[in-house]
Amino acid sequence: MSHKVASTSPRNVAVLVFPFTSHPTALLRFVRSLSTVAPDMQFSFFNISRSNSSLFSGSGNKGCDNIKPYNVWDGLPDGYIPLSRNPQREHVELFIDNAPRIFERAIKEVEAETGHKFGCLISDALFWFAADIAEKMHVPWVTSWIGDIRSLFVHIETDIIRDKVGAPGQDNKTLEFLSGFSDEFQASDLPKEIVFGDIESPFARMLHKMGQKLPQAAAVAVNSFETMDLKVTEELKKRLQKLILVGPLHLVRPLQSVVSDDEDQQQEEDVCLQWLDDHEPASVAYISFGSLGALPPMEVVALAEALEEGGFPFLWSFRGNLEDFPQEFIERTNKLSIGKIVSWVNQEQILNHTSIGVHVTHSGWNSILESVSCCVPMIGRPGFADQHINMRSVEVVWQIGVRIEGGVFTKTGAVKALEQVLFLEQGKEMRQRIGVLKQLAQEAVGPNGRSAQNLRALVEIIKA
Ligand SMILES: O=c1ccn([C@@H]2O[C@H](COP(=O)(O)OP(=O)(O)O[C@H]3O[C@H](CO)[C@@H](O)[C@H](O)[C@H]3O)[C@@H](O)[C@H]2O)c(=O)[nH]1
Repeated sequence: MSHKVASTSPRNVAVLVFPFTSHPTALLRFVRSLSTVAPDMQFSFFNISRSNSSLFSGSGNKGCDNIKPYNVWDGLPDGYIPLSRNPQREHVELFIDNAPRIFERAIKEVEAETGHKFGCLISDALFWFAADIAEKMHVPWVTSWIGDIRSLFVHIETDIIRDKVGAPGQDNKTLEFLSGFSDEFQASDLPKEIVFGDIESPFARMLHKMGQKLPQAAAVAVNSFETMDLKVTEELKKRLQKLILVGPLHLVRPLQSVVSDDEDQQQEEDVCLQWLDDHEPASVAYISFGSLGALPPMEVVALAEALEEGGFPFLWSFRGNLEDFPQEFIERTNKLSIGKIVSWVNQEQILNHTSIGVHVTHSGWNSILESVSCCVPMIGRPGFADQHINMRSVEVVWQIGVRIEGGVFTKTGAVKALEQVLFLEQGKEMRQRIGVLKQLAQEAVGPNGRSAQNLRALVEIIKA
């Protein structure tokens, strides 16, 4: 590698990616939005190679020549063999352990190679250590939190929460001691890393540190919009140097072209859309549990039986074991044209189809935002992380969905929820409320909208 004399440029930005689940996609979406506002800036996207190849293959980065992917070490030693029964978690923990060194080294190498010093560091908010790297580099640290502001707020307030509800058996304790939270929020809605789980795990420690460090960031960008949750936005602003809501980002700049590069995938999508064309407006249940997305086998059976017994048309984006379905369920429902099971769809495109009447979801933040922008009420079956708190907001703050009774799918619980959203007055009211939010979301990203203004203000902070 050649070593040139480096000069600092505020237009050169290093982006540090948390390379698991939907984080890389979300961060790239954020950077793409910035690059649209500031085409004169250069973004170096530091990410592991497997994730970079899937993000930047085909037309994934079309029109964004100013974002350049750089591969970093994935944290796994040569010849590594997983030791536990959860290799994914093991990988995340090894990566977290090595991340500060991985990124510092990669940044130095790129600076030496290009002869340009970076003028700003953007990182996934999880990377609290980026504050220290930025300080050493004498550049501003800007972070991106890819979830909702309420889930961010509870990480900032972790010490207070631990103090108030730390003892075991306090799951039902209400959270109104947190500004902006009503007594409808309970301790059981919190991510388990905050109080009731293994709070010493590497991931839990990273989240705790993140909450302590974020107030040092020059700006914390969040994929939401100010009118979505005014009270918590105001509270969070008091705790951070600069809270900047820039979303919903999928409305600012779609990540991929609507037409997929993968021909088989595109063919499957077309078949799905044609199938949806044959259904009544607002009649089909779209079912998906995010990018990881599998349900326990008993719940797959319960939900499948509910769909079949109630005759609810459904499109299920399913990434589990097909053998979990009741015997011949797939053949029967397919033959009667009641249901379709696919491995992956373009979710935004599906949710936008007029025949979709409900989104059965794990309550991941991107899925909620996409449901809002497509005006589709939700049935939530949250699993982990921020999903419980997101779903509580869906239920009690925005009132645009219901949580599945008892927190897990049973046949009767699923039939009840599907009838409620698809056929009853409550469902109609949810659709009306979600329509108002959709309008607010569109206004926010419009040319004079608050999120659009915020994005432009953020570019100024980065260039300063
Ligand atoms: O068939 C599918 C299924 C999913 N998606 C997309 O995948 C994304 C899923 O994102 P999200 O709903 O946020 O779920 P996860 O991928 O599970 O996201 C992780 O990250 C989120 C943001 O921090 C958290 O809210 C979640 O709890 C966490 O699991 C969305 O954009 C969907 O459009 C598709 O395009 N096709």
